[in-house]
Amino acid sequence: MDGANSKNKFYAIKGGSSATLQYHQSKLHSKLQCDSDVILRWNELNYEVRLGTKGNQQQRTILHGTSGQAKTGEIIAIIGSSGAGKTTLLNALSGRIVGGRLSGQILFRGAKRHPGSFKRVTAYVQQDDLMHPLLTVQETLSYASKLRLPNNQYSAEQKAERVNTVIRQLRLEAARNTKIGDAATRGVSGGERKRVSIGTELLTDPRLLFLDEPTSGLDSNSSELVVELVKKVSVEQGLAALMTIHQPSARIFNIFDKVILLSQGRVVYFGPTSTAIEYFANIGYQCPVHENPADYFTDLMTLDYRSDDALARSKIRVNELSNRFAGYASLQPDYPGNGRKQLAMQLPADDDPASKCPTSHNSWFYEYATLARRDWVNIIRNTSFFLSQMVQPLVMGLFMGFMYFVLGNDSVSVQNRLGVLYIIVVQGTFPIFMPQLAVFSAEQGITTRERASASYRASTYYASKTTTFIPIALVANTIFYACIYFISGLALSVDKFFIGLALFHGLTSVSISLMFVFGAAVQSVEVAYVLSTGVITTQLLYTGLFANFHTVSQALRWIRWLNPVYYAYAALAQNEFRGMDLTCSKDMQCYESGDQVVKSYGLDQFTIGQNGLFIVAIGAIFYVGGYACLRWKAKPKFTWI
Ligand SMILES: Nc1ncnc2c1ncn2[C@@H]1O[C@H](COP(=O)(O)OP(=O)(O)OP(=O)(O)O)[C@@H](O)[C@H]1O
Repeated sequence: MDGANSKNKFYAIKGGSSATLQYHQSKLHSKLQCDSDVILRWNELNYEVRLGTKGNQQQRTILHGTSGQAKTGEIIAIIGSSGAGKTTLLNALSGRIVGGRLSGQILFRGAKRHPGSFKRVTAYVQQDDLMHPLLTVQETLSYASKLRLPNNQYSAEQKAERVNTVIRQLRLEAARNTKIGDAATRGVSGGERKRVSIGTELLTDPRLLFLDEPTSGLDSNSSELVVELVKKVSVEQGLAALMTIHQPSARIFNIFDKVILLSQGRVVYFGPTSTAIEYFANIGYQCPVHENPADYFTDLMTLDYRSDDALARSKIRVNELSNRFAGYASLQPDYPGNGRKQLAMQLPADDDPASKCPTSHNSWFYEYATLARRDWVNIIRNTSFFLSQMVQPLVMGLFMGFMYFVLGNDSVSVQNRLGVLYIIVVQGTFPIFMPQLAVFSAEQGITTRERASASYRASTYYASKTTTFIPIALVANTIFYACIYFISGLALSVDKFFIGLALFHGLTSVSISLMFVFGAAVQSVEVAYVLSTGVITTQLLYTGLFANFHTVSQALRWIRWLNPVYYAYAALAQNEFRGMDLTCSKDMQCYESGDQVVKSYGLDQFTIGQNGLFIVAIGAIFYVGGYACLRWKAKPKFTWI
């Protein structure tokens, strides 16, 4: 549908002569023939969700037969009051709708969309600007270009040039070296942040750009700049941009080529912005001269809940508006949704050239190396995390070492040695787990966004996280172990030192694998904290120190088999006590040898080697589990038609 001759079309609706109607229909029909620049067309889209509990389920229709189309170079706004279905429509069109039942037809360049290739040619800018806060604007775009642009089409110089072009296009030169920032770190302004978000999506030179509320939270100048720049880029790059927007200012409203006005999931108007006022005037709703048309239309489309009467009146009005538009649209031969069956039959199922694109851009190693470099930069700049990981073990190692300074060989030292070993296993759990969970969980929004746009494989991301989190923890824990080992005076021998260290590192790695499971599987970091605290505390209670396994109730004894902390503690105890001669004091329980200690605490079930194998096996299960959760969670299951 075009703005040309729209006035005559209104006469047709209002009962103009059939000759006039035929004239417009034939003119618009011929226009349809040369609509090769239609990039996206959607016909009679319906979206339904099930609400309520089992046994009391209700169906709710959120989109009711919406149709429309977008052409290259166009910028289209989806406007409506809160809950009108704007985001639902945007998500349906961009292939990012989760759950529910979507029906109707969406055609990309006249053909059915192919999920893998459609992702490659579309870009989606989320409402929340999820980016790494410690990277600069330049770095953010540069890593995005490395990850998202294929090496077989872009050299390193061309990628750098692409970044520069986007920085220029989005007027980000001044902020180039400023960090993105977040609530804790001051960074770029809200408008700049939004432009960087858009920039990361524009790098791939998409054909379709979807933006969810790109102006929300911005002042009017920044909002206008964002919309103006999207318009400029759409024209320059020949892409179609669709954005949801809440009550834009009159100036912003006029930047859009077309608008989709939605109310209660129904289209109230779809067409050129320039003729919207005229359309509404022709059906009896004249926008006052000095009123912002976007505000006027939004008011018309909004249900008024102030009283029962007002609600009933507004419902009638909204129904009338959507029915009038349905009547108007049905007279337009080129209006999407009309002649849908014919269109579907004419088109091949999947003739989109992009459907031949590979699912991943670059080699596994290149992707991994890029992600690992980005992770290391982030970790080193995250001072509080870095210090917590490096300084805490040093301080704790010194503090605990001096608390047990130079252990003796009498019965008292047995209690102390068991205490030192316990502190070692505790250090292999909470102090590593919690800060790493905080960092890993905080990133999951970014990961989901990047994975949704197929920026990298789950496996390269997981490998990168493994090779950043585990080495940091192992270095930190080596410092801790060396301090506590030498200062407290655990059994001194090269073998014992390294066997103990290996067991400690094994336990640390298992804790990190468990952290991956919680971080990837549980969406809310608070819930992940609560659940993991319960699991780790249980592990720490079932080491054999607080309750001898031979006396633990049969119903709970199985916990030991799944408990890496038990295996680590038993092996550390054997490593420490085996072969040790102890002196007896009269007034205490007397152990003559270290072997007796191990036996009496029930820590002799398996050899050191067997305990080590159990640790490795449990670690492997957690590690694979973490990967499975990441794949399953970080890749949302979108509903496709
Ligand atoms: N999966 C779903 N399950 C249940 N209700 C849903 C679902 N998706 C959307 N809705 C409902 O559909 C309506 C439209 O949602 P949508 O997010 O598209 O509105 P919107 O116009 O973007 O609103 P806002 O401007 O407030 O973001 C809302 O009432 C929302 O609660």
